[in-house]
Amino acid sequence: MMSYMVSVETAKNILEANLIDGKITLCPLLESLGFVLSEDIFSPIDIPSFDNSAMDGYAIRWEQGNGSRKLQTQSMMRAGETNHTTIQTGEAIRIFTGAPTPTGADTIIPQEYVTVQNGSIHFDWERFEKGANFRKIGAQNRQGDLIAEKGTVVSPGMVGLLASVGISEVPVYAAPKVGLLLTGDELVEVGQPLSFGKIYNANGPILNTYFRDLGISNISIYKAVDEPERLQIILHELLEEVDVLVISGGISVGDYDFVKKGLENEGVEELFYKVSQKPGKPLWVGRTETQWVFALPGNPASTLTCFNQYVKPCLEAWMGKKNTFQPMGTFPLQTDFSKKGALTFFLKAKLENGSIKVLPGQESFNLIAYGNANGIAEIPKDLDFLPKGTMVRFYSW
Ligand SMILES: Nc1nc2c(c(=O)[nH]1)N[C@H]1C(S)=C(S)[C@@H](COP(=O)(O)OP(=O)(O)OC[C@H]3O[C@@H](n4cnc5c(N)ncnc54)[C@H](O)[C@@H]3O)O[C@H]1N2
Ligand code: MOO
Repeated sequence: MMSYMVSVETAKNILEANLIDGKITLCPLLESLGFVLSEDIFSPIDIPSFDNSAMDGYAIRWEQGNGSRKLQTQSMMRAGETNHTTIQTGEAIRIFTGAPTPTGADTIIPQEYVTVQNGSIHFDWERFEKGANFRKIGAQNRQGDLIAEKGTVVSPGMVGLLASVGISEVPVYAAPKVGLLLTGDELVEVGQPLSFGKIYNANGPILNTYFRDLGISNISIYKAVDEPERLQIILHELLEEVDVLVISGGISVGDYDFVKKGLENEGVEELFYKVSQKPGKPLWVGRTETQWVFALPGNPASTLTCFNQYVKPCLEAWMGKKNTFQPMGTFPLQTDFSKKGALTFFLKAKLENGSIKVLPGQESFNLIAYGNANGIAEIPKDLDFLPKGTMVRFYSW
């Protein structure tokens, strides 16, 4: 147990050493977007599963060589055609894109290159070669071929590939069930009138939407007033129920900050408390055998920064992603930046045209920059003046 303040680096190292792997599940194809494949995927079928035409036109046998071909009028091949037909040398069969090719055909001549006269087709032989516009069975992949590797994030393109081979359920790392506990007597929900001394609950919507953005939809939301007995009951219930518990507020040193004690009472092991950073210094992180608990400082910028820097990477790792603590990259600062004190600063920032604009309104209560920020810039703790152009780490949301 760490009872002293840790650096950002140490905090992240502790988390990386404690990562929890999520369970593996079979996910319906349409819900698999953004999840990580937990297994290699092998195609159950050949694709294409039958020889077919890439063009609207005429199927022929190349071996006949140059010359016209008699149009076989009793057959016509459309996409979805289930009858087999056969073509003889000297014949042509009308065919449309995606239709199965007649047995014996090997080349498709697109209709715009063909004239039909007296029941025969004519075309410029020199323009084509054997196999033109003919999609061979298995040209994309053979049955049993590896088509997608374990660890790949499912994209819309991947969904298309899996659908094309007929896979309706995808093996992925499951999202955790999360609990969200918002503490504070001062909170009022959006849509309600605001009386003196109260504030709108911003952290709830921040965290709720951030979970959803990560593909997590199983979210239990509780609110607790600053009253220890009631808080204890809620913590107990949530820890019975969820894989990951995220708490906003009540983790500082105030007389009404009961969260830390409550978590200790529940037997959650503290991994660290307080990080030498701004905002978000009083961050508390703990673990049980199978669960994460993050108690985020209540100021909205602290909540969002701590989520981005610590909670999100652990959730993504839970869901099978790799290197989740890595920044998006390092980019130059657009202007000089100076700070006092040996804390790492996480700044609301906008990455634009390859450089970082530090936005006004960096106090931890102030959300104005969130209208524009597309991520967070990290200012190392041991630097107090960074001239314009200094390369710093940038983390996108
Ligand atoms: N004597 C000290 N006081 C404080 C210290 C300290 O070191 N010594 N640390 C300060 C820092 S830094 C932070 S950050 C806050 C963290 O406090 P808590 O985690 O206990 O959070 P609360 O006191 O409950 O709230 C802090 C602030 O945030 C507002 N808040 C809370 N929940 C929400 C919400 N859901 N939506 C919007 N805003 C919320 C709350 O009204 C307070 O203004 O402690 C400092 N104090
Ligand atoms: O660390 Mo607190 O988050 O500065 O306001």
